[in-house]
Amino acid sequence: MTSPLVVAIDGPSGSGKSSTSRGVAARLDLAYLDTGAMYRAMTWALLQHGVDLTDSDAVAVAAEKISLESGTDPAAPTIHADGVDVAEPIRSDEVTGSVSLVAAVPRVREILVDMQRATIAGSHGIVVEGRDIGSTVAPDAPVKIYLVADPAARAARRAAENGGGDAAATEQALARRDEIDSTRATSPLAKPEGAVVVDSTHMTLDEVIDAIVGIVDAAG
Ligand SMILES: Nc1ncnc2c1ncn2[C@@H]1O[C@H](COP(=O)(O)OP(=O)(O)OP(=O)(O)O)[C@@H](O)[C@H]1O
Ligand SMILES: Nc1ccn([C@H]2C[C@H](O)[C@@H](COP(=O)(O)O)O2)c(=O)n1
Repeated sequence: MTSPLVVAIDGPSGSGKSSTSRGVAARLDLAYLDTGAMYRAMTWALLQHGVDLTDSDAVAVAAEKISLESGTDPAAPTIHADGVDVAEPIRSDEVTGSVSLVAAVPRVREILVDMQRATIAGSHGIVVEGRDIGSTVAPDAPVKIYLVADPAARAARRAAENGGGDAAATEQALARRDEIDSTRATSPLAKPEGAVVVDSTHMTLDEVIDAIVGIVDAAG
């Protein structure tokens, strides 16, 4: 039996991983997994339980009891925590501001990496996006992409998405999250070995999707 095709897409916050991954998955008829949504959903559930997120031992204990479910249709991905649809609340400022704390707890990462590997193994082929997919979750993935874009471009895109807010403040917030994500002890954000760097700064979303589909096709 052949193993499912795995396309691993990693990169910093706001580089376009979700939009690009969904587009690539739709074009190639693959499933899609947003692992950032899983870290966010875990953070949302811990906040609901009143867990002190600065207490990593308490976070590790509470995380064991939280159930997460990811729907992997790229046209309509879903995320549930403890049976609740959390697609909207996981994008709140409270969750966005706290998720890096939770993502830095090694036991949380073990739990979520196990879930991610189970989803990959149960798929017919999948695009998985996050920060540690090509390095830790699926180091044997035949296609690894490290998607980047200039901080100013990322901030401008994010601000536009949020209705034209303060781009400078958005850029600062992205930089803070990148700093935490790339300096944590466990599975820090970094270009995975063997990954192809795609810089989307001057590319449209369709051009990025075309480029990655081309890389997948070339990998055979
Ligand atoms: N190549 C592109 N050109 C223009 N806009 C883009 C491009 N790629 C993504 N975008 C837009 O940039 C914003 C951020 O993209 P997206 O949410 O896919 O990034 P992300 O890397 O998944 O972010 P995060 O890490 O915060 O989850 C979205 O509004 C998206 O539509
Ligand atoms: N594989 C992953 C995915 C995400 N994270 C962390 C880092 C981010 O700050 C946070 C939310 O991710 P986003 O929705 O912005 O992509 O989750 C991680 O550590 N590992």
